[in-house]
Amino acid sequence: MSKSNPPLISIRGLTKAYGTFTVLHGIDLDIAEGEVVCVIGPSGSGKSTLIRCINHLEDFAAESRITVDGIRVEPGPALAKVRAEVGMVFQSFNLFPHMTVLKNVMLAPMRVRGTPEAEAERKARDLLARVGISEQAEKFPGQLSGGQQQRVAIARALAMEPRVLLFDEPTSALDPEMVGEVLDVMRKLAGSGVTMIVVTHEMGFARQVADRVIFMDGGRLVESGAPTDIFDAPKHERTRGFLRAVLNH
Ligand SMILES: Nc1ncnc2c1ncn2[C@@H]1O[C@H](COP(=O)(O)OP(=O)(O)OP(=O)(O)O)[C@@H](O)[C@H]1O
Repeated sequence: MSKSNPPLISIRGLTKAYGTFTVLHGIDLDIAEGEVVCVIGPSGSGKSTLIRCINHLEDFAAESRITVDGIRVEPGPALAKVRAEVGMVFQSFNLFPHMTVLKNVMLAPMRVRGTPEAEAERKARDLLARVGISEQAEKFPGQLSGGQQQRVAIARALAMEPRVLLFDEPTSALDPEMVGEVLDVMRKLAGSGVTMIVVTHEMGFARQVADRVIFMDGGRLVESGAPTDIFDAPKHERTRGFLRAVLNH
């Protein structure tokens, strides 16, 4: 893991409410370049909301401050720059159904970065090979399995050469037999130095792949540490209770 100074992502006092219901209570978090961070915690604890704030898919309280590569995340002209640097992979793939797999991966670099078509295609084919689905390039998303579609979504996010990839429960919508193939791709990405923040219920993956695990509960960052600290010696009772429940011990 290469550490940079200042952090690639800096979050200070991140607060978000839906009406009178506060979902995030003043989260402070730094992510270093090259770091792989898994965010775990009970349903409704604010994990998805936290990462969706990073590219402003959710707005947040004005006094909160998020920066990505030094750029303040806020509505306005700089937001497109932030979003070009932050790739996102969702639970539900969100591919364009009327475009081939290849075109899905080519689209954003051509539209947003102005990449010439031939170069975008070459790069898209390389990325499809990287996620192990070269032979599906000319198919439409509906003709692929869920695991294959999620791998296309990862290739599509990588096509923009983002500084960080955010994953929002990327395996939660998959049939169990397809979870492994997507986690394998993510494991390889993590090994290649891509900065990743992964909201996940896959505790085995978090323990094995994360540089750091963050436990959230009730909109608060309760505890953060190396996987061995969190899984083998959690400091907080709430972390212990959660792990007991999900790991059945
Ligand atoms: N649009 C919305 N309006 C009102 N409340 C919302 C909205 N979106 C999310 N919430 C609430 O915010 C809280 C945090 O949701 P969030 O999806 O971030 O949790 P999570 O930890 O990712 O949960 P899960 O693991 O179930 O996906 C939940 O209580 C949820 O009901």
